[in-house]
Amino acid sequence: MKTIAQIAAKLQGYDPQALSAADVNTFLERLVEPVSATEDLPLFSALGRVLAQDVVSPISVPPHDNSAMDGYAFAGDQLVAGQPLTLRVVGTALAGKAWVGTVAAGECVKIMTGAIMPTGLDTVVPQEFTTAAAADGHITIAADVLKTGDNRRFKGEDLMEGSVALAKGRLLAPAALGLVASLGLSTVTVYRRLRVAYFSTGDEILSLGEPPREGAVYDSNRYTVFGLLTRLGVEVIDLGVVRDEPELLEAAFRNAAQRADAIITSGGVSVGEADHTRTMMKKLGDVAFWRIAMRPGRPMAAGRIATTENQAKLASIAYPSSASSYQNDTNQPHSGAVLFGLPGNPVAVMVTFLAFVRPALLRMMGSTHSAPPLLRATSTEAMRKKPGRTEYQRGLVTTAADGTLQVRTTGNQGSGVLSSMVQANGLIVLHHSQGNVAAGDTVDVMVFDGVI
Ligand SMILES: Nc1nc2c(c(=O)[nH]1)N[C@H]1C(S)=C(S)[C@@H](COP(=O)(O)OP(=O)(O)OC[C@H]3O[C@@H](n4cnc5c(N)ncnc54)[C@H](O)[C@@H]3O)O[C@H]1N2
Ligand code: MOO
Repeated sequence: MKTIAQIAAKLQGYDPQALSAADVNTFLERLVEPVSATEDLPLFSALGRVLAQDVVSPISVPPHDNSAMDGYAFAGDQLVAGQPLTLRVVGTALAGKAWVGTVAAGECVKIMTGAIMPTGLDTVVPQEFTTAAAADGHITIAADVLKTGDNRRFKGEDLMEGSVALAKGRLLAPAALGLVASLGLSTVTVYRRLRVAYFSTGDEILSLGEPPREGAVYDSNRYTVFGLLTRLGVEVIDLGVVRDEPELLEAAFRNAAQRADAIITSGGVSVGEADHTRTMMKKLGDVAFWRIAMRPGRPMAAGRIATTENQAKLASIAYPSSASSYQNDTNQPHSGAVLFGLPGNPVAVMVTFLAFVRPALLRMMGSTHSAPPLLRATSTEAMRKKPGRTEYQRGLVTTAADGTLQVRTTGNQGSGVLSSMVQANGLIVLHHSQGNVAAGDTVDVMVFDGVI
């Protein structure tokens, strides 16, 4: 396990006061590791979990060559271009058991969808392409309606026995559950569920149920983060609102580090004066404080908070104040819960979660899932953008009259304004080196569906 200083030393041009969004992800990728414990789960309990072992197919799917249509099976070499073909029906192959018998030239077998192809036959004509001569047991296939091999499904065309059906690191979605079931397997080996603790900090933050008071705001971050974490399938340890008092903060961090793999907090990571959050993060852990070249979500902290057992080891870590002094740091590796100290502003919390925390947590869950592709849409409006930082604008993607995708922003983009986040169905990502956007330009959008 690497210390913050060791990771920082490896990052070219690491500057905690002006870190690009891409560098944040590189940093976090090095900071976090997948959990190691695994468990065997029945399929119905495995949705959203991550495979800890390859699923190797014990059988071939389908197990036999079979028919894709209700119709007649025959040897396709009898088809002649431009001519109809008349065949005598010598039996019926039903789904679920093999038809026994031989089929000579000029003969065919009536067959149902999914029934095993009789030996030597390779083609199925759907019933609708045939005419049956009344009562004499013959059918006629119209000219040029099919070719040899049509409507035959091959043994193993979905999966061959012994092949890897699903690789370790795969997040189990509905299709994957179905695929595992098609192999006859009732359980899968998955990584244990990740445990993530969350608390909000700040004296002005009210818990629901408290009466409103001047200067105070209700805690919304606790609910957005709960939603984001729950969608990710982790176990959420909710620690509520923690007031800005050293003893309370210390107890909350220690409790969280004991119980969770990762701790997420909101608030107290900027430069404000009455803030013990930063101080406590430094005291209890190995933490970097960043100013990220992005909007919203500039200030953020990341690192590790020690559990009580390894507290002594962590306490000996020196905290260099500049990037250059990281180079000489030779601290030993240590363990502890990973910390994501998010800024307090409600939209900044969601944006930093989606941009950085989510990919890091997926990695901790054992997932090898790469980031979902960004969608490209035409901006219906001009947007001012300074090169040198990444900006995330709340956007609403719709389908234009010509069927292409278009996007507009959803109003007030202040980093505390949740209503424009609610109206959005994605974040317009204006990349680090990108400049102003003109109406009609194509932009990238991180869509929420399937993510949050
Ligand atoms: N001199 C500077 N001031 C600020 C900077 C800066 O770089 N230099 N950055 C600004 C930015 S950007 C942000 S974001 C905030 C982040 O500050 P903190 O992380 O210390 O957060 P707080 O000050 O505690 O809160 C900011 C804001 O968000 C509201 N908040 C906090 N927690 C919650 C919650 N759980 N639910 C709802 N709303 C919450 C809080 O009331 C504040 O309005 O710093 C800027 N300042
Ligand atoms: O970064 Mo702050 O999060 O813009 O509001």
